[in-house]
Amino acid sequence: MPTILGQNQYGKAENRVVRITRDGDTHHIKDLNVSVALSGDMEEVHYSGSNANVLPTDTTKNTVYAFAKQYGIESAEQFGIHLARHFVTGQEPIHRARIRIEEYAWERIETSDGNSGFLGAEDVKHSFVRKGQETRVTQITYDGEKWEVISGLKDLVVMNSTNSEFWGYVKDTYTTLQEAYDRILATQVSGRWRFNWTDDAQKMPDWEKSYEQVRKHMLQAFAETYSLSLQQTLYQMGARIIDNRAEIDEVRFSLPNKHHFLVDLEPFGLKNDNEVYFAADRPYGLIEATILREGVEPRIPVDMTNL
Ligand SMILES: O=c1[nH]c(=O)c2[nH]c(=O)[nH]c2[nH]1
Repeated sequence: MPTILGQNQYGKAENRVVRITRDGDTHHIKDLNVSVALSGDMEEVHYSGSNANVLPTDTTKNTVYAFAKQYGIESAEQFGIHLARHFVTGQEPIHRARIRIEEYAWERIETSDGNSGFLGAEDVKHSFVRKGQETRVTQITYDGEKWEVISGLKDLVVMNSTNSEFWGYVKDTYTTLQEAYDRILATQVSGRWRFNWTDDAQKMPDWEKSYEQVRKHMLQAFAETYSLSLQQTLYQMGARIIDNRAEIDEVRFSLPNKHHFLVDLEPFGLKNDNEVYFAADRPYGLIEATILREGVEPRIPVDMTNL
């Protein structure tokens, strides 16, 4: 039975590009997931395997990163239009380009001096929280006498576009990691905190206010810590909560290190001056620890923060 080729398209999907624009020490982030699908005179590659009309998907990926450097990302629409035009006008066999973009929005973290980044506080110009992400969680246990309340959140994504270093670590035969003196620090916070309210005779905490304040202190510690490791930042986040919230005795965090790798743009004659990053989703470093008020026994289960 004769067969013919129907609709077809190809390209690189889900190019995770993060573009930092530095306006002095105020940083701006564009975080996109860009999928390229091209179609045109592609019969031969399917029928005979001739690649003569095929612009590699790898090239479409490189173009996304190179364009992010060369032209910046004003908006997802502008960026997509620019890419689509480039593929269709630049390659004769390509007649159609479909660029799909998801954009992840980031908001500036308000710091403890009450300023948001837009108001010019020194330390918040590079600290961001991803919009509308987190899930608030709680677990209540009661045995007829004692209460245990462990609350928390998951999927709160934060980023510092500077003030993070990682160096001075152990190096063995298999170590290839380059020391970093100015890197992006990003994580998706999963945290749990245990209240010291245990019986009905005690005054109950204001649960709503507590959540809001814990979240605030945690974010401020993230933004305000000059980080030498995610471990150090994690500890500061927990300590800030315990120091500021008398109703909480124990905090546990599970923090994936969401790696952002600088894209090598040298092959295209472009210098990447800490501007264009590949946001890797896996593997990731996973940093976990409990922070306790002194004298208190740990009770938050080790694996709870991974739920
Ligand atoms: O903050 C970090 N802590 C680590 O333990 C670690 N390990 C690694 O490869 N990168 C990082 N970053």
